[in-house]
Amino acid sequence: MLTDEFGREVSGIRISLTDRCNFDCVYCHNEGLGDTRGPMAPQDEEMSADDVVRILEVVAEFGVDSVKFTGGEPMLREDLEEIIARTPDTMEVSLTTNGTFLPDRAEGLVEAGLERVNVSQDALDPSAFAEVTKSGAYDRVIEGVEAALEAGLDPVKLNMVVFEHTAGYVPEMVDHVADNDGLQLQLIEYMPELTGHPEWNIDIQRVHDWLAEQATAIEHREMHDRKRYWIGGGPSDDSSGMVEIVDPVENPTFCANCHRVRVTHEGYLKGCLNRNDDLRSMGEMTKAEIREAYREVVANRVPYYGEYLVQGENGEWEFNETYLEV
Ligand SMILES: Nc1nc2c(ncn2[C@@H]2O[C@H](COP(=O)(O)OP(=O)(O)OP(=O)(O)O)[C@@H](O)[C@H]2O)c(=O)[nH]1
Ligand code: SF4
Ligand code: SF4
Repeated sequence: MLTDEFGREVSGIRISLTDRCNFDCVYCHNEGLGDTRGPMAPQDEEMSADDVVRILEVVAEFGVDSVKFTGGEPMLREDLEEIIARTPDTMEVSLTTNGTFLPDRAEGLVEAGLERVNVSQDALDPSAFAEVTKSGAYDRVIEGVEAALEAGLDPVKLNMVVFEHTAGYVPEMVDHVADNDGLQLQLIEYMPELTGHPEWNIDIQRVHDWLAEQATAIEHREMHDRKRYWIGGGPSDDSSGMVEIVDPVENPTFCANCHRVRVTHEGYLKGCLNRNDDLRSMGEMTKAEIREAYREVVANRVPYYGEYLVQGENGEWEFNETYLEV
């Protein structure tokens, strides 16, 4: 496995397969690249299945052992099943989706090799859902979650972005996952710097505090140092609910435990969600060129949040060694 200058091994890759989406969520940041285009927008910028598989085969050589397919909405790609089936066997495969196409395709995805799924679901209330996603697909998403559970995807995580429009629905969503085996909840901090509307932000610490009061057990996940709250049980009890908080904003311990690189739908490799100044185009590259580009991007990875860097007298940025002790 390659390790960056900050001691962070790269064990995962997130690949956006398209920037198209059939939703128009008010908070969408499209993997750090801005708004998504509509589902019928032209597709000529997207990597082919061959391009994606070539990248996966190379990073697998470096010990990368998990891949997350994202979008836009990755299920708008009709070759998603093919891509998953061609993913190297050494990699755990997961998918982040808005869920609308799961009712028809969950089973086929599992047959292709999908192991787990994250489905965006910002509220159990259809009108709040419609207001946030600008879509009337609430029932489809509920069906999609059921189809994912029935197909054996484990876990099925519900992704809820917590901001002004949704914060009031958190307790109901927590009860929902606690009452339904196989479901977990990811509460995602709103990222105003990527999405605009700073006035919609809420203090995520309030959510942590509230969950700490409800929790029967709390643990830290290694990735991103994310906190997990267990409701009505604990990690070894399958029937308890798990709520994880994804809170990257201004969070140095999140970045200190960031072990993944990203690929945009056009085939640009980048070391961080929030940076676009280190892009390497990999779509048309040979495997040897991809290896080289991958080494370079990993070598240039820099944690985004936190005072990791101190500026020396010559103006160059240097790593503040004391920081990784957190
Ligand atoms: N800043 C930052 N945000 C991230 C990162 N990974 C995920 N997120 C945020 O978390 C949200 C949920 O991401 P998902 O793809 O559903 O889940 P995940 O974070 O990969 O989590 P797992 O499926 O549990 O591995 C994304 O929309 C991002 O806003 C990251 O590396 N950096
Ligand atoms: S479902 Fe995801 S990709 Fe689509 S608009 Fe919403 S946040 Fe963006
Ligand atoms: S360095 Fe920080 S902001 Fe960048 S991808 Fe990793 S966790 Fe996200």
